[in-house]
Order: sequence, then structure tokens, then C-alpha cells
Amino acid sequence: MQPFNFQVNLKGIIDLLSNHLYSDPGVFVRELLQNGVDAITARKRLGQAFDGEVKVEVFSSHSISITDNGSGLTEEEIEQFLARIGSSTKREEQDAADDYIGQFGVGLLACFVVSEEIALVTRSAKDGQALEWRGKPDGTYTIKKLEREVSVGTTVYLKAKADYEEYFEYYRLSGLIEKYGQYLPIPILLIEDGYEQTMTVPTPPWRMSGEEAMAFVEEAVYTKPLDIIPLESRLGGARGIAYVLPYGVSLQDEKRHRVYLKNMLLSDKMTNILPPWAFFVNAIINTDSLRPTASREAFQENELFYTVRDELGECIKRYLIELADSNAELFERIVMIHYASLKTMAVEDDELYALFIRHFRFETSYGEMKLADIVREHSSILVAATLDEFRQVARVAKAQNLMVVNGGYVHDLDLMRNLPSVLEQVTVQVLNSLEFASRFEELSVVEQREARPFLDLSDELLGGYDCRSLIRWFEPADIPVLYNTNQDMHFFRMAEESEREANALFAEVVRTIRDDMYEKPHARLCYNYNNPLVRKAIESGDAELKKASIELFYTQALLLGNHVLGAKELEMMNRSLLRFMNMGFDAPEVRS
Ligand SMILES: Nc1ncnc2c1ncn2[C@@H]1O[C@H](COP(=O)(O)OP(=O)(O)OP(=O)(O)O)[C@@H](O)[C@H]1O
Repeated sequence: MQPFNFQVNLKGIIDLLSNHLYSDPGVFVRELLQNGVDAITARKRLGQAFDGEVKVEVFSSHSISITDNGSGLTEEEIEQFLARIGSSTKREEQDAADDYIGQFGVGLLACFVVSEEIALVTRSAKDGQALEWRGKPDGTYTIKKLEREVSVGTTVYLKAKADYEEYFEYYRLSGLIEKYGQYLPIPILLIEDGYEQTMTVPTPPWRMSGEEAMAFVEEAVYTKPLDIIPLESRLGGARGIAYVLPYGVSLQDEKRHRVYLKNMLLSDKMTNILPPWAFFVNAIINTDSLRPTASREAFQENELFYTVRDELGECIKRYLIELADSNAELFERIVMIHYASLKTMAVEDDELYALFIRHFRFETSYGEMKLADIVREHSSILVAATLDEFRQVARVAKAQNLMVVNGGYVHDLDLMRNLPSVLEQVTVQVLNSLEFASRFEELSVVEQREARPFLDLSDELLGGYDCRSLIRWFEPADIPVLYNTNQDMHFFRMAEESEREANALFAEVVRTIRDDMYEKPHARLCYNYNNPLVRKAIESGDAELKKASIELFYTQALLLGNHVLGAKELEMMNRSLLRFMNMGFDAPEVRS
């Protein structure tokens, strides 16, 4: 069967490509510079000796011209490549594809965003005929032979549409040329009223020495980076610098790496050219062989892209490993400022874990400490899995000479649990907060017998709150009770409260979530036999007073642990407080 060709509505396609492919109207400058540079490459490939150059000239009445002394186009080439959307010389010459920046055959259409017509005058390096081509966004074009003298190369003329005149003004054009083309290997000149300015700079950042790059970054971002990391990939031909930021950055902050393809800016806000853990650096990278998307604002995320990304990540890793040896002071500063990023790296990579772990700081029952100092004094370490559990035990733990590390912050639990893999003499145990109080000193048989009725009363009063009572001797003496729970009590209590106050439907929703996600929490209330008030409560013969003190010990412990008090617990606290106030006012010395 004879296959048919799709019918194309040319106007629709041109509109689609020119107005919707690119995010910024200014990209026409990039596309024209790129065509000029590619044409110069093409002429050099013909074996002709000349100094390549691209000139952008600004005229009054918002018109510009872009002239290159590249290959130019023959009439046949105009018909084949210029007048045919999607055709590109740069794809035809297969072996040369790597030399050119363009490849899709749509770049010129970006000019239709800002101009109603593209006029192009050209003389091919292959034959002598000067030609003029004029194209319109409705898909029509004309070709005319010119009799006048024209040098080899091409000039494109554009006149601004009413809404885009500012793009054709000197200051705006110079900003766009600098943004996209300042590192191109061919001189780009900007001319107005005979005044000529060279827009290209001789050395791009990825060819600078460490000191040059440092000064360059400092001038560009107004802050001195901590250091410059050279980046290079074997595959994909990537080369660049990563500068270490001198301030901490949040994991959520979007990265903005500046990426060039064959020296032409591709994007100044690329997020993923480095691995996600590398958020303590910003990078400027040039690559030769990654493939751009058609809009030329990102790379195609193919296998090569991820290989390059891994290789660049490896450069950062190697740098840190060497730095630890060569400049311990700077290494230490980087770790201090960027611990969040480096902790993520260490969790994922054994080699880096071994390198960093001693330098990381953790919150401990002795205050914030560097791991090297923690293990110097403690070979047995307890890690609290949540911040809540850490807070429950921190103060008491210190008084018992117990080293408890807060594993509640991102990665800290994993980092601590891994510790014996690099420090064999250290044992690390995850804290079981319910069992924590049983580490304290037991009472003698006599003391236990004496405290028994008090504990029984406590169990009786608090049994309805899933709380069991015990008694031990521990430091510090000024803490009467220690309240420990094995669950996220905040959530559970809040859920119970909401359920009580909500309408039937919502209460059911809360109950389902709560029962599905959380096992009912248990708690332990450990009285401190070392505390004088607890002793008085045990020894008191007044049953009412005993009861009120248990209720107050319990509710106070909840408050101190930042737990939400239920309605019944609030009532309990009020009742016992009022009772003590009354007793105070009724005391003989107050009455008199
Ligand atoms: N200044 C120029 N000198 C010589 N040939 C040119 C010039 N500008 C455009 N051309 C020709 O026109 C073709 C189409 O150009 P266009 O900018 O649309 O696409 P491209 O550069 O090939 O690819 P891309 O869409 O990736 O930019 C080119 O392949 C080239 O053959």
C-alpha cells in the first residue's frame, strides 16, 4: 500500500515552535550566535584559513544585524536547510556533528518571536553567488540573487516587533550576548554608531587556575567561596568548577548550577547536573557531548547524563578526602558549615562515612559534642531514636554518667548505629525509653517494702492512663519523677483529645488513623527515692495527701515533658493543686 505524508499546517507549526518552545524571547540572540559560530566551524572544516568573527550591529529604529564570516550558504543549501524546518546541515555531516552546537534545525525560528521577518544575505565559501533570503512566519519565503559585492559569510537582519523593541536596544543586547556567548571560542563584537566592544572573554571559568576561579566567583556572587573544586568527567567531556559556599544552605533550597554546552550557556539554573547531596556547592560546568533538549534549556536525561553526574560527584568526594589530609583546618570548617549535606553523603557512602564521622557534631546528654570527643570518653553509647525520647532522658542520663546521643535529627540515628563499623571498641545501643529507668539503682529490700503501698496506690490512680509506676534511686536528687513513654505520646494524646471534641464522623476518622498508625502507648513513671519530697510522700500517714501528691507528680511530669494533658488529667492537676493550696492556707502559721 502506498504510504501518505501527513499534511502540515505550516503557520501552526512555526507558531508552535517559535512561541512555545523557548521560555524567554531573548534566546534568539543565542540561536543567532550559535549559527554564526557553527558556520565558522563549517568553513574551517573546508580547509580555509581565516580569523573567524561574529559582529552584532545595533541600528536606530530597533533593527539589528548579525554577521559571521563563516561558510555561508549556496542556493541549494538555502532551499534544503534554511527553507525546510527541521533540516540541519549539522546533522547531515554525521562525523562533524560533535563540532557544531546546533543540530535540530529549528533555532532560527526563535527570531520570529521578536521579528516579523528574517532577512538573510549570504555568500557561500563554496561558490561566488551573493544571495538574499527573506522568510516570514506564515511559511513563505523569497530568494534573490544580489549583484553587489558581498564577503563570504552570512548576515541576518531583524527588525523588532512592537512589543519586543527593548530586546534590540544596546544595553539589553549586550546583556544577552554576555549571558549566552561570552565564553564562545570566537570573538563576538557588538557595534553601535561605529563604537565596537568585544563581548567574549579569553578564559572561561573552567579553564582558570584555582586562584583565578576564586577571584572570578567572588566578583560574580559578591562572596568569597571557601574553596574551588575542579570538576572533570572522562565521559561527556564535562569540565568545570564547583565553589564551596561559605554559608549553610537548606536541603530544600533549589540548586542553580550554571551549565554551558560547547561554551554556550544552556541554563543558569540547572538543578540536577550534580548529585543531590552536593548542595553545599554551586557549579559552573561546560560539556561537549551531552545532548540538549530541543529548547536547548536542559540536557536530555539519558544514561550518559547520569554517568557524567556521578563522575562529577566523584570529583567532589575525592577533593574532600584529599582536603582532610592537606588542609585539616579548612576541612573542619566545611564540615561545620555544611554538616547537613555531608551527613547525607556519609549515610550513603562508606568511605566518606569513615572520613567524616569523627568530625560530625551531635546533641548529647552532655551538650553538643564532636564525635571524636564523645568516643574519647565513652565506649558505650545510647542513641535515642526520637527527639522526644532524648528530651525525656537527657538530664537524668548525664547525672548517671550515661552518654545518650539524640538520634532524632535527620540521619543521626543511622550515623550512630553504623559507628562500630569504623570504631570496633565502641558499642552503640538504641535507647528503649521504657526500660531506661530500670538501669537505675534498685532499692534495698527494706526500702522496697516501705515504698510498696505508695507504688500500689500510684498504680491504682494511674492505671487508667496506661502508666505503670516504679521506684529507683537516681541522680539528680531534685527530679522527683521520670516519665518515659515508648510512643509518640504527643500525637496519641492529641488524637484522643480531638476525638473527644470532634463530631461523630471526624472522631471516627481520627480513631482510624490513630489505631492504624500507632500502637497504644505505654508509659512508666519512675519515682526518685533520692528526692526528699518523694520520701515524704512515701512516709506520710495522710492518705489524701499521698493521693494528691501522686496526681501532682504525674501531671507535672507530663507538663515538663511537653505532653498534651487530657481533660481528665487537667482536672486531676487542678484538684491536687487546690488541695495543696488549701492545706497551705490552713497551716497553723499561715492562719495566725
Ligand atoms: N549564519 C549561518 N551561516 C550558514 N548557515 C546557516 C546560518 N544560519 C543558519 N544556517 C543554516 O540553516 C540551518 C538551520 O538553522 P537553525 O538555526 O534553524 O538550526 P540548527 O542550527 O541547524 O539547529 P538548532 O535548531 O539545534 O539550532 C542550519 O543547519 C544551517 O545549515
